[in-house]
Amino acid sequence: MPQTKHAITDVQPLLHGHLPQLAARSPDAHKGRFGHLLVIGGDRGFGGAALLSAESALRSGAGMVSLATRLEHVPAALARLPEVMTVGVASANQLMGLLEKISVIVIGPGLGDASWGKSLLSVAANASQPQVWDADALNQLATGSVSLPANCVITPHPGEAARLLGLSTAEVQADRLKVARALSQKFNAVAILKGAGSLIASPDGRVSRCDQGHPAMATAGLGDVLAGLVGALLAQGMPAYEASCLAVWLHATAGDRQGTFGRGLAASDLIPAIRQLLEEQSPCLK
Ligand SMILES: NC(=O)C1=CN([C@@H]2O[C@H](COP(=O)(O)OP(=O)(O)OC[C@H]3O[C@@H](n4cnc5c(N)ncnc54)[C@H](O)[C@@H]3O)[C@@H](O)[C@H]2O)[C@@H](O)CC1
Ligand SMILES: Nc1ncnc2c1ncn2[C@@H]1O[C@H](COP(=O)(O)OP(=O)(O)O)[C@@H](O)[C@H]1O
Repeated sequence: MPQTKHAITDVQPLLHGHLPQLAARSPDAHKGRFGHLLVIGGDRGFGGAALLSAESALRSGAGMVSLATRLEHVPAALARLPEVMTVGVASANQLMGLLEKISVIVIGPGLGDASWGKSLLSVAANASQPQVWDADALNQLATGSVSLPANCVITPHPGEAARLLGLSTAEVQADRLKVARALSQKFNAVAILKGAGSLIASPDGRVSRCDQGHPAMATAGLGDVLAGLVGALLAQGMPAYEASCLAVWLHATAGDRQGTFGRGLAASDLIPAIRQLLEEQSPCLK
């Protein structure tokens, strides 16, 4: 159906068989064709959040993944993810050079609310690449101290959505559709309102709902995995709304599969399940 700007359309359920797909890769594919994604985050105490996003992006097909994090997190990051180009950054200046080589930015997981994270966010806010803003990037956005650049996906959970709109979490949950639409309009960005029945709203009026997902997903780090996955699909050339819809469906459906094992799901368990689903849904080779 053709979309008109700001039209109020029905909510579309995300249905297997009607999802956006990544094109199969040609046999002579090389890493330079599938984007270079930079994850920025991981202040002291939250180093794992940025690692989860980087691992998720790597395992979802981004051509290259870099990670800018606290210097003291570099050895652990290299030990876990040698494929990821991890750089310790102490200040915003060190980030500027890195940005020249990057095609997509994922910022926020574990970024914190201290001056380190704020200065890195101010650099990203002035960058022109498509971006995913998550977690503490959204908390900074909510304070009004920084503006969202164009071409962004924002991924708030209900607590973050409440801060962004000056509501309570209960008010967000009471009318999630209205909130998802309000977020996409206010920030002129694709908004993923997370939680059971995640909603994806585009500023052009399109809204989708994901009916997949499992209560075993109620555990820390799952949002970091989603942010990396959205970024990886953007890096592979998918437009923001389509990338957000596919990422939410893959993430929630992987949650359904892993949920069959019950409580105790770790966020990193979801990553191989997402990889398998992505291959089933968008085979790498025809
Ligand atoms: N391994 C790590 O290093 C991790 C670090 N994390 C980081 O921890 C920091 C704090 O993030 P948090 O999200 O924990 O803290 P927040 O204070 O932003 O959010 C938690 C609160 O939001 C509300 N909320 C969230 N989801 C909800 C839902 N589905 N329904 C109703 N209410 C809901 C609840 O009130 C909840 O207590 C961030 O920097 C984040 O990136 C997290 O990503 C978890 C993993
Ligand atoms: N009960 C649930 N049903 C479906 N999805 C869920 C459920 N609980 C959590 N999730 C999903 O897990 C992710 C949690 O993200 P978030 O709250 O940002 O976690 P974190 O900040 O710890 O990474 C979201 O994508 C959310 O939709």
